[in-house]
Amino acid sequence: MALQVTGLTVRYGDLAAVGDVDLSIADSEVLALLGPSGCGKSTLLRAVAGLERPAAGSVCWDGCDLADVPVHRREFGLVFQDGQLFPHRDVAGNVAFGLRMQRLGDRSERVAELLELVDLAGYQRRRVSELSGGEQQRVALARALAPRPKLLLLDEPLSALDRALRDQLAVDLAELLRRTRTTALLVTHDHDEAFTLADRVAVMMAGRLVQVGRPGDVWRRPVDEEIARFLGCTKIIAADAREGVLRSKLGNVELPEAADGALRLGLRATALHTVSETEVGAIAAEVVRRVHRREHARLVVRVPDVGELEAIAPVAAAPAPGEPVHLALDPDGIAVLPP
Ligand SMILES: Nc1ncnc2c1ncn2[C@@H]1O[C@H](COP(=O)(O)OP(=O)(O)OP(=O)(O)O)[C@@H](O)[C@H]1O
Repeated sequence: MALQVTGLTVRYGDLAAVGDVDLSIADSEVLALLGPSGCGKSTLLRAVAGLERPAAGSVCWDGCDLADVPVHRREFGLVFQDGQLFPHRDVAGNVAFGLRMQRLGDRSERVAELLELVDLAGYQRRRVSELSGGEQQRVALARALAPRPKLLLLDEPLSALDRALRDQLAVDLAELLRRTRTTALLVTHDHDEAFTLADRVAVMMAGRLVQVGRPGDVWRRPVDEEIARFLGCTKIIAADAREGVLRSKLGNVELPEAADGALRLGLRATALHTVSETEVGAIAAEVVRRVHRREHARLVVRVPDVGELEAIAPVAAAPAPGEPVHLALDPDGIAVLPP
């Protein structure tokens, strides 16, 4: 394991912002720390960086305890939400900042290489104040990667950008981290971002790590209701599984993995979509509310004996409030929880 965090606790007065956290990151692995605002993600990242002193526990790199190693000696790269570029330096000056110890020729070559990597080839002499938000974050990334950090620490690196740009940059960043085989710890409250970027996701609630796993496993199998709700499940109903088939008041659905016995079913809006009433197993419901979104309409429907649930319908054929509707369950939109 490249990074090993053991029993880490960080206190602000009486508050344990991070409580007894164990976490490891393997070489070239990208781990996303995901959780709601205020759960302690940034504090944990800052403790790994050496910016916070732990009240207990340790942060080790390749088996060496970093307690007495100051921030600049850890050889970790840092990228924050707003990039924190130096406004009086041009793009090249910013990217070269971490390379001050290298010879001049090497430096400009490395700057050019990094700018190419973040898709800003030829931007060396541009003023950072004249760049868009997305371009500034790319420069911040190039600056952090230039000295070949052992570990890249990313604290909400895309949060200040608008949605479309954020989605695009998340995909680019995922590719870049893979290509450069960078070991990274990413802090985010956005599950799309975490699932796009990470090899593993660690979910944090109130200072504690509550679930660590591969993105698909955490998404489909949250270990409790709080995590399921944080990951978009708006309704949780009783179910049971036999021979890989999950049975509930919404009918049966096949599960990709083995499951048996009593369970709970977490439903995201995308778990139910409208179908024709002739479809086998269609669930009869009534539309209560309708809101139009970009790609689909979101409905709140009332299903007899279950209550109000969310569902989606095609924008062009979305039924209005008061109208009857038929629904089918989509396995991709559900989560399976312990009973
Ligand atoms: N310097 C500080 N002094 C006192 N309390 C702090 C300090 N920094 C953070 N906290 C508190 O510690 C807790 C965790 O904060 P932290 O910033 O780590 O959360 P977060 O999960 O990163 O949240 P966000 O996503 O909103 O940034 C919060 O209750 C916060 O108010």
